[in-house]
Amino acid sequence: MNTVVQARQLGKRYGRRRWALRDCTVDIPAGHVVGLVGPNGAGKTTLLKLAAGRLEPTSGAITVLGGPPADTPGQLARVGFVAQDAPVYTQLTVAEHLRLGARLNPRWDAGLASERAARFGLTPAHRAGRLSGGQRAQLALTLGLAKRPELLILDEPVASLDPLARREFMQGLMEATAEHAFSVVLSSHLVSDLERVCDFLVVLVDSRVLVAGEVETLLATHHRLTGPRRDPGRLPAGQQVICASHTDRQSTYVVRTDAPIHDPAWTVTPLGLEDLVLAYLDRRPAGDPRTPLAVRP
Ligand SMILES: Nc1ncnc2c1ncn2[C@@H]1O[C@H](COP(=O)(O)OP(=O)(O)OP(=O)(O)O)[C@@H](O)[C@H]1O
Repeated sequence: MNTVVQARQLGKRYGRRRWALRDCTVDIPAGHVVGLVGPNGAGKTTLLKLAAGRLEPTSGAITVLGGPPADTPGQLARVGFVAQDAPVYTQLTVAEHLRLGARLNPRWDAGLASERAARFGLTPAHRAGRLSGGQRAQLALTLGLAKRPELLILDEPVASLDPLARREFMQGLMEATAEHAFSVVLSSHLVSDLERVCDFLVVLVDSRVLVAGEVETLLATHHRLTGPRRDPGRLPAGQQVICASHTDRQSTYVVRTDAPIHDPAWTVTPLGLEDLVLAYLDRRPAGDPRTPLAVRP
């Protein structure tokens, strides 16, 4: 697999004992828009900052586009990073941001920058501090895109935006990926937004990747089974239990399987991406010895 980010037992510790990320191993493939999701404190921001070269690992290793993150000007130019909360300089105008971008980035696409600025109503003379949250996010994305990176890393870019601004942001990102071939890694808690743009999903919980795969494949292989109460030990071996809940009479399982489910006792329903993510975040497999802690490719 051609990867854009490869981490092996990657760890970041603050102080003497506070691990923000520990033993994280993940392969993020090239040519995708990758959604990185997980609960608060899972280590998403830490992983993205390590990938962007904003943090140094305490242990383990990480390579980005085949090399150490941010170790040369050439490598820096290949990776764009938009940190949380649309980081812009509040005292600088939109035009000054674009000039700064042009000066700092060897592959700067001035046409793309000014076209996007005009499209999103980013008046050149306006100071960034006076833009709306949505416009600030668009400015930060514009700076990231106009750099023309091979990999663009976005850490919760839409967290503070209203639904309309979020949709515009995601649409802008989709258009850009359709127009220029580059990889994107995007963290967000808003899975419904990710569903629109991402074709690859990574679920990170407590520094561990619980599931990683192409969205289409994940959706085709995860199912919700509802039927008369059944012990997990009586499920076929090929059905990996992701989460389970039971009442006195009924069992509901989310399972992962490559095989079709023919058991007439079950009502089988497909999962949306949000349900799939929730199943991994809410894993209560009720004593199933086949609890899926191992990541399947
Ligand atoms: N500078 C820091 N000093 C100490 N601990 C930190 C620091 N940055 C992060 N942490 C801790 O590391 C853990 C992982 O944080 P991180 O921000 O990477 O998680 P996250 O998955 O991005 O969370 P969220 O979804 O809330 O943004 C958390 O427990 C956090 O408190």
